[in-house]
Amino acid sequence: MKHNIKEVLVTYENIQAKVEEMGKEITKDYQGKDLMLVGVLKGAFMFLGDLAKNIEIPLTIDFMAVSSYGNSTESSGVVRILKDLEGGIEGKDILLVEDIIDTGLTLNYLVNNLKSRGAKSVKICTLLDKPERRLVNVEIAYKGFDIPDEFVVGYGIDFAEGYRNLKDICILKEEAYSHIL
Ligand SMILES: O=P(O)(O)OC[C@H]1O[C@H](OP(=O)(O)OP(=O)(O)O)[C@H](O)[C@@H]1O
Ligand code: HPA
Ligand SMILES: [Mg+2]
Repeated sequence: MKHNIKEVLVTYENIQAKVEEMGKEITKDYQGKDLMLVGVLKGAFMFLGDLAKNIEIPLTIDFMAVSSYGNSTESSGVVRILKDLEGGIEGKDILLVEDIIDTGLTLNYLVNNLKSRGAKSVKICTLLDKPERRLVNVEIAYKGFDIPDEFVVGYGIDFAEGYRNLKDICILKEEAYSHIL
């Protein structure tokens, strides 16, 4: 697995330090609110786990699974809901937790979808942002790191379902995916 990695972009230690900072900010901003973290599966599972541990107010957690990438490195632009929330979200303060924003298509769809269900507020928390690739504008309330336009894997993020278990966020060698481009 490691031989397909070009370089480590963000180390596990740097991720943890940033996640702690983000947790503190969210703790401060959501005092007295009805906070619900909505993790976007599968990529956000690891980030959500670490983030939740750093938020020191009562909250609930649910997940949605959507897919726009399939097994490709390019977004198809069509967002499909594969798993929906378990219950209603009327009056709740939703924080959408994402691993990475690339074109913005996934989160643009999800924000509009959750607002239309009567949430009191819907904000975005993302660990990574690739601003060069944006196709639709999305407002990000909490951001970990801006990253260059490179295909990354690790810390929950996959290529063709692999590499999610890497502790660091790494850049994949082009040879690892060029055969399917
Ligand atoms: O801003 P966008 O261009 O829409 O890309 C970002 C989305 O793409 C990835 O998910 P993917 O569809 O690969 O599913 P996964 O989380 O299961 O890997 C990633 O986890 C984000 O959800
Ligand atoms: O860089 C990425 N890596 C993995 N999945 C992704 N989905 C959007 N961008 C990426
Ligand atoms: Mg993926």
